[in-house]
Amino acid sequence: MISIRLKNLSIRIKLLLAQGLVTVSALMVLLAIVLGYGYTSFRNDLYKDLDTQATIIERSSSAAILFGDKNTTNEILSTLKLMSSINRAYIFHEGALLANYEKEGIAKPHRQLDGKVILQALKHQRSSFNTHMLIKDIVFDGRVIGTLFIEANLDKLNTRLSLLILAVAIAAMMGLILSLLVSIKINKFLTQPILSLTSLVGKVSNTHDYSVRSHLLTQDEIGSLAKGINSMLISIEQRDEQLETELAKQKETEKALDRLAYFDTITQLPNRHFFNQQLPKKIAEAARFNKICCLMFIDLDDFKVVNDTYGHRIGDQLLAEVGQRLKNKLKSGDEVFRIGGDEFAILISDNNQFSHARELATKVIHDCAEKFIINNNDLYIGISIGISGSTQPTIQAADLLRSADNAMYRAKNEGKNNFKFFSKEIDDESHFRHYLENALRGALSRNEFEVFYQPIVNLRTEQIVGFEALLRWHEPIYGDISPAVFIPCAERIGVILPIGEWVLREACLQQKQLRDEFGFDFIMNVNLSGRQLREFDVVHKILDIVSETGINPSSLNIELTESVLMDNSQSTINKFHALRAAGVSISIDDFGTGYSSLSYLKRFPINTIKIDRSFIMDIAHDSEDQAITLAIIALANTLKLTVVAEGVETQEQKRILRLNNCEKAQGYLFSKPLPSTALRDTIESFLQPLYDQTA
Ligand SMILES: Nc1nc2c(ncn2[C@@H]2O[C@@H]3COP(=O)(O)O[C@H]4[C@@H](O)[C@H](n5cnc6c(=O)[nH]c(N)nc65)O[C@@H]4COP(=O)(O)O[C@H]3[C@H]2O)c(=O)[nH]1
Repeated sequence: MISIRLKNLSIRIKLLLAQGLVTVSALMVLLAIVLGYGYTSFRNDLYKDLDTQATIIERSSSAAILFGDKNTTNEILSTLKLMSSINRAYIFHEGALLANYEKEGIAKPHRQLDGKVILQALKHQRSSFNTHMLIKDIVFDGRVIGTLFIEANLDKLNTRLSLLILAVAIAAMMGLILSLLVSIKINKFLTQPILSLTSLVGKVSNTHDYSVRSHLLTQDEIGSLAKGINSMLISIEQRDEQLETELAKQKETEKALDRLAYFDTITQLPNRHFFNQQLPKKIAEAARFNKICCLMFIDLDDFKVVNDTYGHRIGDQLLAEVGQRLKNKLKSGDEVFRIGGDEFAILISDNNQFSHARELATKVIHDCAEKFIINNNDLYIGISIGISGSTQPTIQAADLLRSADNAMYRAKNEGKNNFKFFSKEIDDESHFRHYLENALRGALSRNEFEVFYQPIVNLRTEQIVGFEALLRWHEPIYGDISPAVFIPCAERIGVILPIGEWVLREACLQQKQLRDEFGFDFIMNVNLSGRQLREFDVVHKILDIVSETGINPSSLNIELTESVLMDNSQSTINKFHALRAAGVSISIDDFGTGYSSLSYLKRFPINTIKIDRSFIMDIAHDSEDQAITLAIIALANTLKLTVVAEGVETQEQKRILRLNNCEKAQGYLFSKPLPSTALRDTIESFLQPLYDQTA
């Protein structure tokens, strides 16, 4: 307990106690030595005086003793009264008390007692604290003639000793006080640096301020300790700075990662990940305030064309600019996200029957229709928007998104660059689309497809020179569905690959059959979708079917739309060359409707241009359509390409085309697409005039 208390005392008190203890111990030893010495020296003086006195009495009394002279010996003894320290003295001669001296106030021995008895009793008396006994034989001429007994008191010795103790005690007290004062000074001097270091360390631990330093510059151990603490503080400060820098770096990295995780690097807009988190929150928030949570799904129209024509870098810049234009039109509380390649979404809270959504959609469509200037290129882009909304907290984010997506799909189908609100009709349409997608997956195995063939006629001879294979789907519930509806659907879900392969095989088999029947190599035109063309082994597949069915490769013509040619990658060009090298010819379908770039006519090894029906339709009444058609025919003739006019329905259209050197035509004027069973008769009917002429 005490040791714990001692341990907890301050170093200054501990030092003071230690020094006090040492001082007191030293003083005690000194006191003991001084007192011991004083006592011994005082006693020796007393004993010496007593011995001298005894010797004087011995010498002066020996004659009187020999003669038994009591009076003289008593007189001699009575001289002792001058010495206050002698209590009594006795001289014995031959066993009898001869003379005696007692100081006043001291008890006298019994006179009647025998001298021998008294002597014996005196001999047995011991010196005490207050008295000292001296017994001395009185010798004369070498013979003991008597005995001298002196009893002295030690009063004088005790008085001197007391005085000495007092003096030494005072000196010791003064020494102690002096030593205390000096100790305090020394302690202060010694402990001050330690205390200042302690307070420094305390300050650092309380404030965590590692910039403070000790200014102790002594060369002793405390100076070394101060230096050690200073260098420790410097290390901590440096480590702190390092840690702070690392922490700042780490925060920066976290921020950057956060940005990467939640923001799109191209547009700097929040990305799909962020959108997926925000949408459910916005739904709940809108429901809480009885507002409509409104979602706009935005898709750029034909963005792929920009990418393919100008490259991805310009495509990316266009996306960034579109993102900026969308952002500029937002009201506070609206948020725009880039949720896919060319897809954006805007989340808005609309409490007024979608009025804000309608206004915003109109504005952004108008704004994005303005020219974009990117790297000195003038670019134009349309946007199609689907809008969905709900006040229900229970609506699933995925459902709201799907609805907006379906509305956008509808906006695209209705001519692009506009917006559509999700509706019951769109919902039905999307259900129908999903139904079709599911039904399409099994249609081939259920034999629901049939290939129809539309004759292609030589306008000069008016004879069938070929056919275009056109797919028909006899869907059990909805009946015949237009390829314009189900082909894009089949492309989207990927089943176009087996279906396209099947059509090609059917068409080739049909070609072979007609050749065998009529001894004429009709050209069989087969449509190939962009999705099929992107397959790396498409050329092998086509040529395999050609050799497998045994047709002449030159009787096969692959029809591709202009948009397919936008992918002018080397691998696509190589595929074209491989087909041409094998003897297969290639047509550009719907020429004039896509992004006609005449440069691809030079780049791709094309044989035939098919003028789109939309130009032929009004060729007889619309001078512009006629001018375009005639220009295409002239161009094809100059480039030594075969030209086929599509959708010829009237004699007048036929006349104009023939007059302007259009080589071939196809259309209802000649024949609708026919099932294979009707081909024989149709061919025969075209041949009939020839038979008639030769008949
Ligand atoms: N109003 C009118 N229409 C005429 C006339 N002459 C022909 N047509 C129609 O025009 C379309 C011509 O085919 P397309 O431009 O290649 O356009 C085709 C083609 O792009 C695509 N398609 C059809 N079969 C296949 C196929 O097997 N594979 C691929 N990838 N696409 C196909 O579906 C499109 C539509 O095919 P269909 O509905 O069969 O429609 C056919 C045909 O029935 C006419 O005088 N007047």
